[in-house]
Amino acid sequence: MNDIKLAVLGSEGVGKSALIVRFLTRRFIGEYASSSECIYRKRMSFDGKQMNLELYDPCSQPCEGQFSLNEQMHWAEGFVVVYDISDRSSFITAQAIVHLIRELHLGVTKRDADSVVFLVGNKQDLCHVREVSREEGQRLAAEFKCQFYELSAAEHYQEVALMFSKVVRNTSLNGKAKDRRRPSGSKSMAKLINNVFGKRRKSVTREKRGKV
Ligand SMILES: Nc1nc2c(ncn2[C@@H]2O[C@H](COP(=O)(O)OP(=O)(O)OP(=O)(O)O)[C@@H](O)[C@H]2O)c(=O)[nH]1
Repeated sequence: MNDIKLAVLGSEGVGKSALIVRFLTRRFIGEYASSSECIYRKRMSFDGKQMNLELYDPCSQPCEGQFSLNEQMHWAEGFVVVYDISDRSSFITAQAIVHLIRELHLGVTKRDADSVVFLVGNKQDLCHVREVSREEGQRLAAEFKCQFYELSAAEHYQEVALMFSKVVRNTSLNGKAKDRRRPSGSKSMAKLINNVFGKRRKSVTREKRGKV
């Protein structure tokens, strides 16, 4: 059976948990615990194949045993980078994350330049207070070879499900259902990431169980 590991990244409050919960349960519940990171696990059937899907939802607040961004990037085989279309600063963060993913995989492993990255502009229902145009999202996605979606976890179950299904399918096709070895240059990249995000690097001590 294939294992697919996806990380949903983005700044605080962009709707990462809302998107994951919407995909896994079809529900939008409005408020989500954000005091701990977790990995949601689900067994699913895609294209007639059984898969164990793991979705990593980071915690925006510092918490015990937290994955560093560097570790998130090595753990995951596919990425969903989320911003809030009504919050420009979240778009700038998304841009930095996408850039780091590409740089990490190009510069360190020299073999994963085409890892699956989806850029998602969430909260499309808030388009009356939009700060990031659809074109800007599309341009960023094209620049970094990402798939682009604009949607609303609050209002669009079908689009959310379609988006995650495509990430899973593309990741699977990308031949990622295998263990990933930690590349030797990861330390220097950790430094770069920490410089950009100002986070302390901690080792992974445990994986918390999912919220659903
Ligand atoms: N209007 C609107 N609100 C949304 C949408 N998605 C999420 N929200 C709201 O945005 C807030 C943050 O959502 P979360 O899913 O907790 O965001 P997060 O990125 O996981 O946040 P952290 O865990 O703090 O990093 C909540 O109040 C959600 O109800 C959406 O599509 N539209």
